Amino acid sequence: MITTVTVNTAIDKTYIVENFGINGVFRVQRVMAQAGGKGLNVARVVKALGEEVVATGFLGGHNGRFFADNLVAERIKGDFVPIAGETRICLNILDPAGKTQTELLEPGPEVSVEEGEKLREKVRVLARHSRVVTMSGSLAQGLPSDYYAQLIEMAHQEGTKVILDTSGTALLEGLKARPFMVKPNLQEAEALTGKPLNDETARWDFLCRLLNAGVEIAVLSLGEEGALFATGNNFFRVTPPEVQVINTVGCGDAFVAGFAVALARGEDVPDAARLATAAAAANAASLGTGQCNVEVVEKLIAQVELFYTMIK
Ligand SMILES: Nc1ncnc2c1ncn2[C@@H]1O[C@H](COP(=O)(O)OP(=O)(O)OP(=O)(O)O)[C@@H](O)[C@H]1O
Ligand SMILES: O=P(O)(O)OC[C@@]1(O)O[C@H](CO)[C@@H](O)[C@@H]1O
Repeated sequence: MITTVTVNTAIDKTYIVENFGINGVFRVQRVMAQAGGKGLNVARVVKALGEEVVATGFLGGHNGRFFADNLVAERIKGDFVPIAGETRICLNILDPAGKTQTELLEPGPEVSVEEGEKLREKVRVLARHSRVVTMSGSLAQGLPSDYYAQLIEMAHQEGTKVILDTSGTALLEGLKARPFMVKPNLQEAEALTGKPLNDETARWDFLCRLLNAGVEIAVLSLGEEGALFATGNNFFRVTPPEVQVINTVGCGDAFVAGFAVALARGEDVPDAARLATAAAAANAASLGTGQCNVEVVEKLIAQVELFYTMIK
């Protein structure tokens, strides 16, 4: 089983708006709303790839109820901690004419110390029955910056591997608990180091520093260019297949899901990288966030390329 933790859950709303811009009034051509937040997208893709998954995190208010109904409709198993605050809304505005994608992310509700404690306990129990736990996205307000580190330590006590996909201080603090894998994107990596990572040497150097910090698999995701993978004895670049891109929101989550599934199945790192990259490409080719079709993924895997490199 795989557990996905979404501390800052969201209703992900997608608006299709032709010729969207700023400083104007726009009519929305199409609206879609679904349960979201990074970890929920991971859960959706894990399920699509055929593995058993339980999604956890905080849920509250009217949006929380919509979210829970959505999970039932999608047949995703949820085991969430109810909170007093209101689950947030995240907006993704797609403009097919201008070929732009604009995201507006609410900060989310305030979570109390008691609510935080309840999720910690839930993660402990779920980790006990899981091969992999993924922890994704921003921290909810009110939680300490080392909250992910606390959850990771709890999962480690239960002998479970953790994939951490977050940014900023939450990532910096989370790294101290030595998650099995981290996957910052370029922007998140540059924010962490405080300098641009323009060339390949700087990027490998960044990944080596993550390995030295105790991470077993360090990944730098580079959008349509693919990703760099660093492990104790393997350094390789993965390039994704070319797809007709519709919506890239959630590609990172589909990537984490693919990797978690392969890890839970006992596959090696290169095969896990292939599944992760194919699942992410399938998401890019779909309108929904964190969406992928298993037949499409199977076709795309054959087109994923790996290039090994020597690091001194
Ligand atoms: N246009 C694309 N075509 C094919 N694959 C893509 C494309 N964009 C992203 N991917 C795949 O998704 C992976 C993750 O993308 P990215 O680096 O943008 O992550 P991210 O910023 O965490 O994504 P998000 O936050 O939107 O979920 C990439 O490593 C790549 O394999
Ligand atoms: O505010 P966070 O938690 O960092 O990101 C939230 C979010 O933008 O991430 C997903 C895409 O990865 C969206 O579904 C979701 O709304």
